Amino acid sequence: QPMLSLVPRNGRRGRSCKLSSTGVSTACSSAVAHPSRSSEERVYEVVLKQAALVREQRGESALDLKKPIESDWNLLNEAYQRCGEVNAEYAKTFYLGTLLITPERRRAFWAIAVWCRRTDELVDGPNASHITPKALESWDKRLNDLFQGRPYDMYDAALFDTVAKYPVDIQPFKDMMEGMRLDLRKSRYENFDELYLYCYYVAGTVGLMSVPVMGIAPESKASTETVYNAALALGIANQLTNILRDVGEDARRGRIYLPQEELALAGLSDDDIFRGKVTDKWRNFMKGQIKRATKIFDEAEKGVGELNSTSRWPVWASLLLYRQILDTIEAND
Ligand SMILES: CC(C)=CCC/C(C)=C/CC/C(C)=C/CC/C(C)=C/[C@@H]1[C@@H](COP(=O)(O)OP(=O)(O)O)[C@]1(C)CC/C=C(\C)CC/C=C(\C)CCC=C(C)C
Repeated sequence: QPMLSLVPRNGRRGRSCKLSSTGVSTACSSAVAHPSRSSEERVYEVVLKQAALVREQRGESALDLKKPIESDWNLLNEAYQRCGEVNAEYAKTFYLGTLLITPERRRAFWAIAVWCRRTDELVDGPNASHITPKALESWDKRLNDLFQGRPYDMYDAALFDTVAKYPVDIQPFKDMMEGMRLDLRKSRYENFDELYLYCYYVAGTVGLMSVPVMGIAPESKASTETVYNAALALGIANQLTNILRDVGEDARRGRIYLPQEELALAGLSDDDIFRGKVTDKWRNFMKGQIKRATKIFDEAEKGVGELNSTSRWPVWASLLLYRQILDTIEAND
């Protein structure tokens, strides 16, 4: 597996829809295989599993931060440092946000974010047009190895250290990859159920990866599932906002992430999107989309106060920023 370079994203959002991720078994299932269950129900199963993983940790005053031997310690510090540098260069706002959390959590975040960026780059980077299912398989194998303590490089070593210290599970990482596979061959979303799943893959998964690192406040009375659901909601609302913001840019790449059934109900077609003309039909359609994203942000907001107090600020800030983006979209349409 060659080392991936890290280049700025070109705006492509990435991955799409089909759930291999019920979190209950790896023999997962597509919407076709389980027509009776909504994406939301299936993603909720993942939430329950993830929540169970951190539940045991709650109430413990400190994490068990095992100290490696000195030479490993230095290497590890350097690996985390490199992750920090990558984020500082390619994700400046996120990097600044991480400066608001504790150093230990911060570097864990850096390691997770580098893996997400490198994964994204497989389908979105300069070599994306050559990416084959086999290359994704190698990346998948590499992920499994990493979680089993066999990292391939420094970035992976930092992530291995993170997943060894915090109850971060492999499932959201796998789901992010599954989304990539599907995005390579999907450019339309029939209904919101399909879109929801897509958003889970590309962004909801990030929420699930984040909670174990952010930590839940020891004084919180909320159930672990509630906090996980809020984190999932933040990722999903964030992605929906990106979709609404980037309709034109995506259309230029032949992609329409808006639910086809809802477009049709509003009297809009793909051609209307490609033409990019703002009409009353479009304004009404967008109003509904913005309302839905706002409601999901409301869900997310309920969970922020349940996070460890040292982790809340960047999450508030990101929520505020994204709500403002929604306001701007509404004002401009
Ligand atoms: C620590 C910190 C700064 C937190 C702020 C929230 C935040 C931005 C978290 C992202 C963490 C992360 C590991 C990112 C990895 C990279 C990645 C996949 C990013 C994607 C974002 C959008 O990036 P993109 O470049 O495409 O878009 P822009 O053009 O920059 O707009 C993602 C789509 C991830 C979106 C996911 C979230 C915002 C969910 C984060 C959830 C939490 C931190 C948990 C919050 C917990 C509760 C209880 C609400």
